[in-house]
Amino acid sequence: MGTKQYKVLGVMSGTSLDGIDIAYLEFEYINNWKATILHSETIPYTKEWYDLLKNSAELPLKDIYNLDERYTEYLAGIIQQFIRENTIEHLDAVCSHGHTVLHQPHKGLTVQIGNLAKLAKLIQQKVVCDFRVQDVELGGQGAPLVPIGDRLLFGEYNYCLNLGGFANISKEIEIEVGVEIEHEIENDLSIESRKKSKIKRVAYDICPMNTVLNEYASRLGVTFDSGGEIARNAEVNQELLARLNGLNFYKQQPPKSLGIEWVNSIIFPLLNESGCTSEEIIATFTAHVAFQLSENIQNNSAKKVLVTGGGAYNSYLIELLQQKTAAKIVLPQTDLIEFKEALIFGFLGVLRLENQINVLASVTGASKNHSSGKIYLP
Ligand SMILES: Nc1ncnc2c1ncn2[C@@H]1O[C@H](COP(=O)(O)OP(=O)(O)OP(=O)(O)O)[C@@H](O)[C@H]1O
Ligand SMILES: CC(=O)N[C@H]1[C@@H]2OC[C@@H](O2)[C@@H](O)[C@@H]1O[C@H](C)C(=O)O
Repeated sequence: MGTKQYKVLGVMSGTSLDGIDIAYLEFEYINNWKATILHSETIPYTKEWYDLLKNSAELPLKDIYNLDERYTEYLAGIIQQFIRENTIEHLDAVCSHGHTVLHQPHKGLTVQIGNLAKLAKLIQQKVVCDFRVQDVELGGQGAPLVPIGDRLLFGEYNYCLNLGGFANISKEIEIEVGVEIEHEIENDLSIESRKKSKIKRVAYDICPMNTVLNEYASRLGVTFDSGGEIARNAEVNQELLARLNGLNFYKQQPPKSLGIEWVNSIIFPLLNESGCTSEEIIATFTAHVAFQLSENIQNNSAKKVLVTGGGAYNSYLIELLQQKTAAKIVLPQTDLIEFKEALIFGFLGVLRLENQINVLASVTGASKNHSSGKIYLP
């Protein structure tokens, strides 16, 4: 591949419904891909859109189609405003994730709204979108899609941690593969089985994080434990900590993922029945997260860990983690902490335009690696 340069918008709406993340991005390929965030902004959802999206999974299919039309128009307006306000003139494409309304890969279903062909017409730009559907058609989970970006853009890091509602990790591991080698020695054809290793990227949820911390913070009248100061100033309950760390999920091998259902049925009852104060629960759960993160990172000073997501601002958690591992914990600039996912969806779009692989079967479970996403012209 020769030198390439793209300027695109990466547009992402995550599960927390805090808003639409938009980033104006430059991607350059010389010998490797390199990404730069030129402008970025989160446009918060209005109360009306927050409520509509929060309840959208319950809607009958026909109402979801209706919502899709409206959301596509709404997204078009937001994108146009971002282009105008940042006086963006050069744009190769708008690469948009849309918002996940239904995700039932076991039934062959994943629905992201905001990805209709009319988005391209409304904003008069080339659009690349609908990145998850093809993966589900190929038998994959349609998620996570971010790891290809971790590999190609952040390959200098041995581990990428995203600390959002849940803490997840993406890393490369060496796996042993047996190979059969045929060789002929003096007409004696023998087959030898030798051990050979292969590098494979894996990505999985480590443990719940802000879904839990925010709940107990809210009982203390704040939205989150800013900087981890509540945890820093409260006692860890060792018995509760041991029970959390002893949960079965932590013994399972990846691929594995967590949902809010597990938090509601396992974590909250355990915490609520512990007899601890909210402050103690926050301190104990923060210690639990730090321990689980460290368990998934090699204790080796040559390793580098990139930490993004809002939990990267929990300085106390980061301190605890750094005490538990010799690996170098790296907090990037705030635009990367907050817009890494939007950046990577921009990158998925660029790879799609190049017809390059942008989904890894090793993480989604699809039958093969593939280049996913629909391209719509204005
Ligand atoms: N200064 C801070 N100190 C501690 N925690 C913070 C701080 N700022 C943000 N957070 C935490 O980060 C959360 C937001 O993070 P982020 O936007 O990555 O989450 P998310 O979008 O819900 O995650 P995802 O959809 O990736 O699971 C907040 O709800 C809060 O718990
Ligand atoms: C179906 C869907 O929208 N999944 C999201 C969601 O939000 C976090 C987690 O669940 C992750 O699997 C995924 O997004 C990230 C960005 C991904 O695909 O890598």
